[in-house]
Amino acid sequence: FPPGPKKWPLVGNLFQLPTSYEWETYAHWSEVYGSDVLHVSAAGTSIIIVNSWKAAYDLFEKKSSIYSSRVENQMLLLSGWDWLFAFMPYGNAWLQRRKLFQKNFHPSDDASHRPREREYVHQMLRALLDTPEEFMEHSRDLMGAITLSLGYGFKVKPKDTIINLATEAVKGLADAANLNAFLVNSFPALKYVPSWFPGTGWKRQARIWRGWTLKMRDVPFEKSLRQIAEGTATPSLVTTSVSNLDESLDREEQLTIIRDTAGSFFIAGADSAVSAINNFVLMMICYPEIQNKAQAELDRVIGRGRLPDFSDEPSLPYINALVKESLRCHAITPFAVPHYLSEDDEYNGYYLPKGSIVLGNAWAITHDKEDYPEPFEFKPERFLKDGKLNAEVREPTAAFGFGRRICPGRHIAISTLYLSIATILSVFRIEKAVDENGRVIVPSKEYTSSFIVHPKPFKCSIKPRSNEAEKLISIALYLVVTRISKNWRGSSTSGSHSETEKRAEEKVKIWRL
Ligand code: HEM
Repeated sequence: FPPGPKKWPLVGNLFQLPTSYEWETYAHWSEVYGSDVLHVSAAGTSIIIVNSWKAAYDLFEKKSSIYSSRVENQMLLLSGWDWLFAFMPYGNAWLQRRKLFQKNFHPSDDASHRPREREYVHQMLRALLDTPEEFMEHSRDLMGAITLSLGYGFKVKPKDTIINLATEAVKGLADAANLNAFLVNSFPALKYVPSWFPGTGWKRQARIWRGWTLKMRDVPFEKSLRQIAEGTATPSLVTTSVSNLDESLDREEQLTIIRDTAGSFFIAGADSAVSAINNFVLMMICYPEIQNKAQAELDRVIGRGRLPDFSDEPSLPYINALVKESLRCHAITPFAVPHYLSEDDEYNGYYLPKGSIVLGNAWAITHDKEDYPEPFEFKPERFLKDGKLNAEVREPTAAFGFGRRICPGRHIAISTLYLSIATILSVFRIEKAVDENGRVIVPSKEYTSSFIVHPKPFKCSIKPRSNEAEKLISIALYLVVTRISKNWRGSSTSGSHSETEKRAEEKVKIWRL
């Protein structure tokens, strides 16, 4: 086996394994045991930890056919997640869903997602202007709206109740996905113990989570089908796929694949990028000089008379570097989604047994001193040379996972992150908040220790940079509103935004006069 801490009979390393921020301990163990690939075992489960980019490439990429499956997680199954293709074992069911995702949102097809991203980023600007203290909810609304819109064709307003479905479901998913947290994952036979038996609180918990899981999967899908039937549907993964059903194949099975793919798109996209946006805001208050440089670039290239757009991306190297550094400095999914080794293998003379869980340590890879000197510093400059993006610096793609399971929504995440960062910085100044006694509140810069890592809640001040900036926001929203009412009539989900819309329209009218 690859090196690792000494194993004890029966339990192996069960009681030595860290229970929080595991990725940091495992990265440290690579130094202790002098190997970038480690082996531990937990009560009979073999776990391989991959701590370097090279080893990740050699295993997940070069041998992807045996490193691309998923471990069976009983708690996830009990909580109703068997349809989520991110957790499906490697095989036909997974492939059908992944193919459908990529057919609808191919990385080369910008037009399939960028217009909606622009629309909802502009909607978020208005929300930031009205209630800046709720910025964390606004980034959640942004990603919820983009995924619901692209997945199901809904027109989504801030605080839409349908977004909450993903928020609630993802809470259960994050807990259930923790393999060490539930004994039933080590001893699957426990699932047959009746719910009234003492100590089976986890079964009741799984039932509650199951309720949210199935609601999240079915409610938006059914609604989208109704809209198709009524003729009010707008283009989306569901509408396009339903209109392209293959008459020669089983209709129900095809609808199931569409339902699962849209649900996976919604749940996988709704939370992860939220963490990236909130982390960017946190970094802006911690590193004001970086914000100055980013705003200087925006002012120089775009000026103050319009908002940045996707077409400006090649002229904004500093903003691009900021996007990369925001993804690098804090690994959102530090272990990606654990992979599963489906055949015995050998690497550098070590035996890697079939049936092992394989953890690609994205945190260790994106904090490797060789690739990213001073890895704990937030430095967009590390991606630049002579004012241009430096192609020699490794892209922080490990943030999106590995091999055949690499995140298929990464281009959507990156372009949304780019536009959010560029537009927010062009019209707002983000600073430390001040308490009621006028004292500056210093953020703790702490992160949760979870499957999807988020910055812990923090306060900040977000103010428009000028009156012109405020006008730009109003115009942007006005255009969103008019575009929405023209193109999306009758497809609203719920919630009311009409007061804000009216205010924006009034403001634009006055400004035009
Ligand atoms: C910054 C934002 C995001 C991050 C950091 C992220 C990260 C990841 C990671 C680490 C994986 C697992 C890869 C592996 O197993 O090796 C993954 C899978 C996945 N992601 Fe993302 N993701 C993000 C945004 C998105 C978005 C916006 C969508 C959809 C619109 C999406 C959809 C998916 C899906 C469907 C999978 C499952 C892929 C599979 O198992 O084949 N992700 N993502």
